[in-house]
Amino acid sequence: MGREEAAEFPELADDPAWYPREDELSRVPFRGAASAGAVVDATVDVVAGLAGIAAVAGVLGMLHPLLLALLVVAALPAGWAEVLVARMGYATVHLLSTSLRRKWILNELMADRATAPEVRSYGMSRFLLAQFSAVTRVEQGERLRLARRQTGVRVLGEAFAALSAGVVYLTLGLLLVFGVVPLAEAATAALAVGVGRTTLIALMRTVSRCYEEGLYFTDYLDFCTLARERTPEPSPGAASPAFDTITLRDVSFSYPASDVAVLDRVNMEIKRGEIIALVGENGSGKSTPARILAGLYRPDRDEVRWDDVPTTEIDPAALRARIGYVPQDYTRWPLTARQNIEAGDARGDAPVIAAGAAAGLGPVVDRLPHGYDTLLDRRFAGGQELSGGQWQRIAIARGLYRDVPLLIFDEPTAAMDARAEHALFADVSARVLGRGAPAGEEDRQPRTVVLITHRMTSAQLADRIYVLDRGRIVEHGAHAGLMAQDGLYAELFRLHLAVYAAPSGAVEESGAAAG
Ligand SMILES: Nc1ncnc2c1ncn2[C@@H]1O[C@H](COP(=O)(O)OP(=O)(O)OP(=O)(O)O)[C@@H](O)[C@H]1O
Repeated sequence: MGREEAAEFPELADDPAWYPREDELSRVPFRGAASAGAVVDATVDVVAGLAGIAAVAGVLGMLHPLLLALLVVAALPAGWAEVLVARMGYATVHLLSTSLRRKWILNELMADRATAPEVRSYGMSRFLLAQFSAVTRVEQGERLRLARRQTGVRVLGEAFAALSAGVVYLTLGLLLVFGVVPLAEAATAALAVGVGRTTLIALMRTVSRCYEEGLYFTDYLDFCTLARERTPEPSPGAASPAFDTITLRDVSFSYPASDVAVLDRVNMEIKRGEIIALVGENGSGKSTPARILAGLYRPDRDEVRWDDVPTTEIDPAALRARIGYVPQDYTRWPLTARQNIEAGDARGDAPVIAAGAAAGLGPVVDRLPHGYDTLLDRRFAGGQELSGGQWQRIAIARGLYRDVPLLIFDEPTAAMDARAEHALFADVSARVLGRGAPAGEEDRQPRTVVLITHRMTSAQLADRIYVLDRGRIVEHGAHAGLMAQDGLYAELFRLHLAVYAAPSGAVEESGAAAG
């Protein structure tokens, strides 16, 4: 449930205050959920122990009630020590949560295939191992400290228990000497006291185990409650199947735990069937409105509207079901090419092939041994590896596969050269917008594309371009108008052409003509 919550609200993962929760997230499923069975086992043992104690108590009670009271007193110190030991163990697990999470992360980074090239190239294994050892040393120190404290408490408990046992036997002797209890009964009582003490101490240990496991299980229950509290109630408003206009009105946004506004009163208008491009320098705030549009973040101020409906009134899951979002850091799922495109929504062959063709995957899939059914993970038998650019086409196909009115591409083409990206988006635009696509290959309904790119020649395809600078929209309009303004856009465009354009070719020609 915790992970679902984190997936539901990516902003949680951006909030440093979330990380103690991350510790819970790591601890709760392994320690908390697993403790449910241990609580049940310990409870059964407690019931069995109580039955044993009841038998001994019956015998002692019949011999002399004082013996029964003394037996309970004799077992109390050991019981107290066990409870204290349990609490100490629980506190240490809490204390070590962050270290343990760091250790797991380092462990994965050292062994992961994705990190292996950099680990080797930079010779980072020693450094990472040293980091791992440092965390392990902290953990070891804490565990040793715990063991020492627990041993101290146990020794103290046992000492008091031995003392109390001495008092019980002394009392029994006195009862014998003063003739309160005859010799035969005293012998039986001595035996019963011995058995009773052992049973009672074992019972205390079981109770303490039950108590400790109960603490972890309470952790789990608390975390579930928290997750439920933070999961929003589905809004009654359904997302309309399409829209005429999406508007961002004076939208401002700061990431959690930050007072820096990364978006400052941003206004945008996105019409059905348009291509909208967001451009600007690194960190200017292009991805952030895309994430807000994609329904992954909520604006701090003002709103996004689908036609007349604020998105806050639409069920977030229903809204996201209307959007195909291809993020910068897309996922390379260890699944087949088909499953990577379908993302859990299997609808037969035709839409997969159409999305793959639109993303330029045709020749790539033709070379795979099982076509779309080839596993794209070399860690498993028969798995194949794709190049960075080919993986990007898979991610784009995943977005295109969705039968949705809004497609958002957040720079998913960085691994492609400028010409390939331009050609891809020219083709995608033709298909999804129905502009000059081969007959029968255009989408039934024109869709809307929001494209974030550093490649100005791709931005040039857009009907409207928004230029961002430090979280503000500083220019907007169509390519020709922006070039005529001779502002930031024109500067970025000329710079891009100077760096990327080949001496001849479509990209340069179109850019030069327009510029
Ligand atoms: N998850 C996050 N948590 C906190 N701050 C963030 C987060 N993502 C982005 N930022 C900050 O928000 C600002 C805008 O980031 P954004 O990713 O929107 O820019 P961008 O224009 O898309 O950048 P780039 O071109 O480098 O991808 C940056 O200053 C960045 O530091």
